[in-house]
Amino acid sequence: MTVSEFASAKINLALHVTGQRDDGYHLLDSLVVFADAGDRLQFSPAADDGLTLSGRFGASLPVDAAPKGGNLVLRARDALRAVAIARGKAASAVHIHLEKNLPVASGIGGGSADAAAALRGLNRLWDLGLDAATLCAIGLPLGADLPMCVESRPLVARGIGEDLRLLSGFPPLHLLLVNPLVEVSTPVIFRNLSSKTNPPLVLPGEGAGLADWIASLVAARNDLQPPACSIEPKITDVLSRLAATEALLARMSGSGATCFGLYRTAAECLRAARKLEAEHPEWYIQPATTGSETDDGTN
Ligand SMILES: C[C@](O)(CO)[C@H](O)COP(=O)(O)OP(=O)(O)OC[C@H]1O[C@@H](n2ccc(N)nc2=O)[C@H](O)[C@@H]1O
Ligand SMILES: Nc1ncnc2c1ncn2[C@@H]1O[C@H](COP(=O)(O)OP(=O)(O)OP(=O)(O)O)[C@@H](O)[C@H]1O
Repeated sequence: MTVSEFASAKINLALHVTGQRDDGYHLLDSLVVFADAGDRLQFSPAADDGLTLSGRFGASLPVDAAPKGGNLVLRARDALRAVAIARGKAASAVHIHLEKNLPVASGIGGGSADAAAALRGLNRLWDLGLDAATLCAIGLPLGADLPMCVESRPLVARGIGEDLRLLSGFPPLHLLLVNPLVEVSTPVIFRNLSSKTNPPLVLPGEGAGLADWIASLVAARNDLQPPACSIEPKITDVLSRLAATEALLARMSGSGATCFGLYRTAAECLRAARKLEAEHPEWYIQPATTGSETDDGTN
């Protein structure tokens, strides 16, 4: 039996940094959605463990499970296997194939999404029956974005990213993802914040429609955007090119460098993609639609 999982790109539509813990991690208030653009993983029983890579960004990734710098997919496999064995379950050898379509270290959680997909996929392959909350707890030590990527549907993330509130009825969105193919270091961006105690998000209440969500998004921010733009001027260039399209909003996701434009229609989003592709054919330029709360993050 081969199990497949889709690792959706994570997009922080807004990200406010509201404080800092004693261990240095920052407290966030972030509205997060997941796109139909992402990586694909396959898990097949095998004589020995293994990982193979393909896709536009596959060649740049490690294939070992070292605690620092190793592939997050293998670190997730090992973390889940330890839990399985502790519960008396077999967690037999598995070959994993990762089709890496998302740019690396790019603010759209590629590594976290892959690791979360590994937790979901191996939970199925090994027939462990663990619920999402348990998978989130296993994933958190691998990265603050892991729990939200396990859920992979519209949500608000607080704490350091582990305190999740799922949003029912969140409207699907047309987004254009644009990355100028520069890697940005998440800790460096956090270190360069000018303020660590910013006001929280103001979100519309129950039953809000698309117009209400867009109004509150326009009024919100990504607090990591100013330090990221100072460190990597190409992000400012991407944002001004997106703002020159029909976008209702142009903003950076996570710690960058991927930015997104938000459009009324798929046609407007595609027009913007064609325009930016003509200007910068070498960039990562990906039209995407975000799912609703009923999607299960797999396909
Ligand atoms: C920027 C976001 O992508 C927003 O969703 C996340 O907060 C980052 O999540 P991530 O990449 O999974 O982050 P981790 O791998 O856990 O942390 C990398 C580094 O980022 C900083 N970090 C991360 C998350 C957080 N809430 N506060 C932090 O200060 C810490 O210096 C940490 O050592
Ligand atoms: N499967 C993987 N995919 C992507 N990056 C990986 C993977 N495994 C390990 N890494 C490493 O993890 C680091 C962060 O990658 P990732 O793509 O998750 O960052 P990001 O997009 O900035 O995420 P975030 O939005 O969580 O900040 C990179 O330095 C990369 O080498």
